[in-house]
Amino acid sequence: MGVINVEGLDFTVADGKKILNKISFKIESGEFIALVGHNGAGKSSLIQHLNGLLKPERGKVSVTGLDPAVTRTSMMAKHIGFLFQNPDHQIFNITVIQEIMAGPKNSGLSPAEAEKKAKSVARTVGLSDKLEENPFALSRGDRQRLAFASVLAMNPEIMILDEPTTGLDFSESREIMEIIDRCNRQGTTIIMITHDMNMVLKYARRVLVLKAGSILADGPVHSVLRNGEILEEAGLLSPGIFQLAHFLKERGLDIQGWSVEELFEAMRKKLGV
Ligand SMILES: Nc1ncnc2c1ncn2[C@@H]1O[C@H](COP(=O)(O)OP(=O)(O)OP(=O)(O)O)[C@@H](O)[C@H]1O
Repeated sequence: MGVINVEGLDFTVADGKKILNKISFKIESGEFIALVGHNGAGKSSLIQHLNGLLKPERGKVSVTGLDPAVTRTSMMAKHIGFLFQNPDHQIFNITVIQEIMAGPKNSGLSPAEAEKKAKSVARTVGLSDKLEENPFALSRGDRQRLAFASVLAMNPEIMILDEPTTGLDFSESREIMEIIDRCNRQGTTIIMITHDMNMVLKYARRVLVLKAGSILADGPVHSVLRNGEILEEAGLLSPGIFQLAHFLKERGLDIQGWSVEELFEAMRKKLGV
């Protein structure tokens, strides 16, 4: 039994449109999964079934052995942390510190313990100097960090991140991704929705590709992203390294399995620089 099990999940909206169609997969504890697909493929609808925001019309969902459709939100929040696409949908308090403390306090920590936890998480995400600020006076990037800090403060076993680097610049994105990566190395299961195939390649180990509400591919990142046909069918761009590999292979140089550093070294030698 995985930490997340989804079996035969269907979801149809009021006008009869089928949004999810017989979705089944199992996720083991500690995996780092990228959930990818074209706009409207059903990614958000799928993850909303994992925290009980949506209830299965048909099929079964279990998360850490719990059925999200009938489990209290506060109980689910002890196991699973959500970062929504728009941080403003999950910010409710009037100062940064209160916002980060809210989850730990609700889960039973004393105010002093919750404050200590919040300060430590604020340091991790780089918000230590903004603890007394009003969240809505922060930049978009800082609001994203704040929403992420509130997730981190709960130490969830599973984190579901809907485009976690939206609105962040390159270095802010990298900082957040490094924190997510560290959490995963410490055992947190990660499911990350993203449109950025380079990010998938760099951080995830397994990728689920959704197309029009069905799973088009589910497998190790390298084998799925190397498959140009699947990516094309899903309306996704393969990361540059695979496009380059394809280009070079057609010209007689097979770089399959090489790291960027190995490729760089080979090019350096070839060019004599
Ligand atoms: N409650 C609803 N009523 C009607 N249509 C809906 C509802 N919820 C989702 N949809 C439609 O279902 C489809 C899938 O939406 P969903 O947000 O799950 O896709 P997505 O893959 O997350 O897209 P994006 O990458 O744009 O966030 C879309 O066409 C959306 O308009």
